[in-house]
Amino acid sequence: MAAKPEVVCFKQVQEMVENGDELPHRYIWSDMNSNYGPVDLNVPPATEIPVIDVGRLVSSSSAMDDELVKLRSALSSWGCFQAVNHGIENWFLDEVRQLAREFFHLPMVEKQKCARSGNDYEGYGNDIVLYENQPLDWNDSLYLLVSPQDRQKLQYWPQNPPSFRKVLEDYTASLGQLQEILLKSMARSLSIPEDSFLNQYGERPTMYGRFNYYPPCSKPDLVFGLKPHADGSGLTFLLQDKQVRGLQLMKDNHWFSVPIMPHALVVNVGDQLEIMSNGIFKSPVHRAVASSERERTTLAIFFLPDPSKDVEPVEELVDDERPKLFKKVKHYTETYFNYFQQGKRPIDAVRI
Ligand SMILES: O=C(O)CCC(=O)C(=O)O
Ligand SMILES: [Fe+2]
Repeated sequence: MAAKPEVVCFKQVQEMVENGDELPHRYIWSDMNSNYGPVDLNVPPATEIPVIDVGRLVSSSSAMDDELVKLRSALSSWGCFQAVNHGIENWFLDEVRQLAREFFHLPMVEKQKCARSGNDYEGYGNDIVLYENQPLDWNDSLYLLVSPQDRQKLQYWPQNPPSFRKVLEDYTASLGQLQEILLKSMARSLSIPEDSFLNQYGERPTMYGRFNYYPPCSKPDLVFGLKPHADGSGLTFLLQDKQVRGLQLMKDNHWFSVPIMPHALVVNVGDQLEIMSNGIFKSPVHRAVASSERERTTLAIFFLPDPSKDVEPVEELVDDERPKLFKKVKHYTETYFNYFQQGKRPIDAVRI
């Protein structure tokens, strides 16, 4: 099916809920749309998702070695962990959450000042419609490129709350430092030079933020808050809602719900790190479900290599026993969105 430009503009989900609209057909998920099974609100909790103590990763004791083993195992099984002792203060995480909530609670006309225009991916809105019959997700989002700073499109950045830009930039700067620690630790956990992954990010790596708002849904068993997908990033940091669960992750063909740890960050491997690690680290398929009663707000920060830079499996991770699994790629995410909206995995297109 060929991509076609967006022709229809859908109402924000939040607006439909406020108006008491019937659930539109376009949001109802049918099994035909997915290789990943139906909506299921009651999957078991992923109590085994590892919790990684970042402080131990930077200590120079035997605690570090233990934590590296745990990290490697987390990333090659779940592709995900909950990071604690990550250096970002609890009160600041709460401030970031508050910022997101405040934005989504502004009057619609105020939010529309940041509305996505045409086929631009950035800004406030809901799903870009690229395909006929593409089912829609039960969320509104605000998607922004945060760095490199000279590529920011400030016309999409909220003026309100007034602290928006500062808080988002401070938060992402802290995550940038955390990301560097983690990428080095991940390389060390595989006994390869610690810059092996970082080097592939190039001089001008990209970072995007996606604020997700999932309003309550009268029929949450018929919709996805966010359809099953894997991230096209290198690494993703998710700040979950403190009260309302919704994130589900697939492991060995079974779905699990990711527990809320209020001051932990959910870190997951994206496709580009799976490629760099020659498939040792897994980019997990995940999705979000809606709740019948409560709204849910999350913030995902995606770190990506410079799009014009080649990304490929690290040389030391390729040998006779483990041949190269992926082709060299660049501009990965430009192909990514199309696949996502068709429910396909872009990483399958770059497998050897
Ligand atoms: O909101 C969530 O729980 C998941 C968000 C997510 O997967 C994404 O924005 O890519
Ligand atoms: Fe995601």
